[in-house]
Amino acid sequence: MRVVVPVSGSDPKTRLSPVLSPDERREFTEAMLADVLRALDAAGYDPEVVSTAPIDCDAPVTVDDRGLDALVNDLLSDGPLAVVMADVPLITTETVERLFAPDADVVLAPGLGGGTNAFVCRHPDFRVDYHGASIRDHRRIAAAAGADLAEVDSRLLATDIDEPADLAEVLLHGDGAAGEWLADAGFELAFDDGRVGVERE
Ligand SMILES: Nc1nc2c(ncn2[C@@H]2O[C@H](COP(=O)(O)OP(=O)(O)OP(=O)(O)O)[C@@H](O)[C@H]2O)c(=O)[nH]1
Ligand SMILES: C[C@H](OP(=O)(O)O)C(=O)O
Repeated sequence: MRVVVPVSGSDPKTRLSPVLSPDERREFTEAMLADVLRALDAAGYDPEVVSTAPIDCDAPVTVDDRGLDALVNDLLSDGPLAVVMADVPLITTETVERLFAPDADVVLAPGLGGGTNAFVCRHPDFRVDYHGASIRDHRRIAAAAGADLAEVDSRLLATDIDEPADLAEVLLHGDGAAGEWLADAGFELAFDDGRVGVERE
């Protein structure tokens, strides 16, 4: 099965702008991507990257400036496809195995906050509609296509790094390139009342 990791390469992770400069957002995106590619590779898959701009990584890269829906729906029209987002650096080999394990037409991995962090599709009529609460849209689209649906309940795969507070999850649980990049950039855990956050030296 074709396994694609889409990446916003030109101006990625704009929601991290309050804590990272544009160059840092690109570097951090490459670090998260390295963690995702390493897990897919270790699970025995050969991921391809489709990025809106050239990006440094250990996988074949196609540069394609289409938005996510146009890109992924075009890939879906070619046959079975798995998509794993580039911003889930906590993903592990075991999580990847869980994503591919169900024998369902469509397997969805929900993200925190309503997104869809990964899917596996073996049905000709499933299509994507990202942004908003896309997990709800994808359940609906799969049902309308008559596809059997399975979902992966994984905290590691659900943790997409979108906002500054999410960086704490990488420092707490990541043992790869993204956590290392944050530590090198001077980020550390900040203990206050409530949830642990991050601060920068
Ligand atoms: N190829 C491609 N990948 C995209 C595009 N938009 C987002 N992505 C990737 O899809 C995943 C989820 O996207 P978002 O969480 O919105 O990431 P983002 O666009 O970098 O972040 P924000 O600017 O903060 O919304 C990430 O892996 C992005 O790199 C796009 O237009 N084309
Ligand atoms: C692409 C989008 O990502 P989010 O903005 O939810 O992280 C989604 O999963 O629908």
